[in-house]
Amino acid sequence: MASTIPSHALRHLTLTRPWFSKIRCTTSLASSSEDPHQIFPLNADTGSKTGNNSKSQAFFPKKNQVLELECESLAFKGIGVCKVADSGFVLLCNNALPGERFIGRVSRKKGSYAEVTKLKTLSPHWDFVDAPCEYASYCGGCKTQNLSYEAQLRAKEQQVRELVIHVGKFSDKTPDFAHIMKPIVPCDILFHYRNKMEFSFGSQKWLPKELLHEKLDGNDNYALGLHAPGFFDKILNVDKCLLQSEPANKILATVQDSWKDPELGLSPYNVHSHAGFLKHLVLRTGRDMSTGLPELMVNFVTSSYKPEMLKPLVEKISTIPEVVSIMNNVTTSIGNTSVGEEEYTLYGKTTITESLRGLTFQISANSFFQTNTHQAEVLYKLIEDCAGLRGDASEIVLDLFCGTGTIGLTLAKKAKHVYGYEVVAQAVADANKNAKLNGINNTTFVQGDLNKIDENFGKHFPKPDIVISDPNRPGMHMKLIKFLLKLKAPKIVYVSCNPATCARDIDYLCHGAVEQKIKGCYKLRSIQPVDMFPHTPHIECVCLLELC
Ligand SMILES: C[S@@+](CC[C@H](N)C(=O)[O-])C[C@H]1O[C@@H](n2cnc3c(N)ncnc32)[C@H](O)[C@@H]1O
Repeated sequence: MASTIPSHALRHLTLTRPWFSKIRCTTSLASSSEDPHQIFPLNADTGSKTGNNSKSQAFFPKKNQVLELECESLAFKGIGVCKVADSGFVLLCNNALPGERFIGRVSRKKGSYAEVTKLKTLSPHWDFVDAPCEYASYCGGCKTQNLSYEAQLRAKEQQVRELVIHVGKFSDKTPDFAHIMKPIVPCDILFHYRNKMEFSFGSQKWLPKELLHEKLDGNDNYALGLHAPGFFDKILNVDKCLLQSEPANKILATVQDSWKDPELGLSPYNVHSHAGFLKHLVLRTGRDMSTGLPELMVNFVTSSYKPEMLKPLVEKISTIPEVVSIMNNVTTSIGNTSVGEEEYTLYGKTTITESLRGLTFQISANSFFQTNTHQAEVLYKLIEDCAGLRGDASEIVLDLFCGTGTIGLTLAKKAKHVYGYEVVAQAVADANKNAKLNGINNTTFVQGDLNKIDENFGKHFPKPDIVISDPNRPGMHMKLIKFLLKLKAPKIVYVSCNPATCARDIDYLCHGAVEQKIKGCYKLRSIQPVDMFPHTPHIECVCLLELC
């Protein structure tokens, strides 16, 4: 029989019971004690209250209670989900991985769930692997580097499946569900896959708990790296990032080597006082189309235009053979943006190039481009397959949220005409430039806010045969859903980077919603998760909907 343990004994905790790795009910159940300083360990055999043979009551944890928990799965943003066995009450813990047993403190209680802060891991998760990156336990970017890649894929696939069932309201009991829900497409490059990384300069270096006693003054407290999770003002100093290309790491190391040199007089921007010069270092990797070798753009984002201050860094970086462009975006905004009000060229070209599905794209400092080029090839091929264009140049494609036009342009060769809509004017200009660059003249890209469409939307293009919709995380606005339900295009290919809003939107398109006064008229043919970003919580999905 397990007993409750006072939290001061936490460091000496020895566990005598075997681990129950196969159980689904995962949360320790509380004794009837109100003492928040007790740890309530797991009783997996029965799911009943520990130390109590009587039938359990539903358990709802209290704030500050210390619990022994087991993580069951990963939810949105890679947050670990634990559940109370009998009540199903959900506890969410950042940095907990499926199968991991840990001690956690309830830090926040909401209506239907609570948040838990992990205090100590008791036993690691089922698929533990050593993280190759030295910053993996601190940096919020690669939350799942400690999970084997197979387990990462399983967790992502399960997340999409549950969202399709619970939010999308598609039953997994129907015979066609197995055909609709496709297995996740893995990414076969697990590191160095990102073509863009944004690092921040800061005046407050983030330190792990064990080093907090170290007093850092002045330049020693400066950092260049990634925001520590949960801190807008603290920067985890990094010398390299395993997600970006090797030449990008060379540039980062060169900047790290010299930017704090007092002789240069460079200061990081302070987000509290708004003083300081250096804000961000953005590194983009493209490809030289003639040699196929990497070419890089370095973008210094600063609070003012002082090229003479950057000169020593520019001189050093420009000796790296892969560097073909050094830009300076100047922003006076006190926000975290890296998009400047003004842009200056400090060295070389103003753009780098990359190719996607046989087309060439010019990428400027601020233009959007899929950040994993290799997997974007895979994603776009899936989109092309779902679109299923006949190839006789007879069909009209509507490319919603078209960005720099990459999807529409890859489809244009088989279509009669592609109409693209996008809110960012610069992206629309890039889309038109990219069309020209690739000799494509059957595309029209229009700037417009798809959250603000009115009854005139749709009057400026013929009825499409295929709609591609690739919104950002919030998904589609109800106005756009209503428009699509009225438009009744034979096919919609919905590309999403947020499976939760994707499930919501396909529910609207397929099942309708009484409260929104909409009637669904589409059938979900397939939903294909794609892993674009190994070790991170992000999941991409390509869904095919056909008119009923
Ligand atoms: C996920 S990206 C997709 C870009 C493009 N389809 C691609 O694959 O490169 C979403 C795009 O939607 C645009 N966007 C966001 N909100 C929008 C809105 N309300 N109206 C139009 N476009 C919007 C963003 O600027 C961004 O370019």
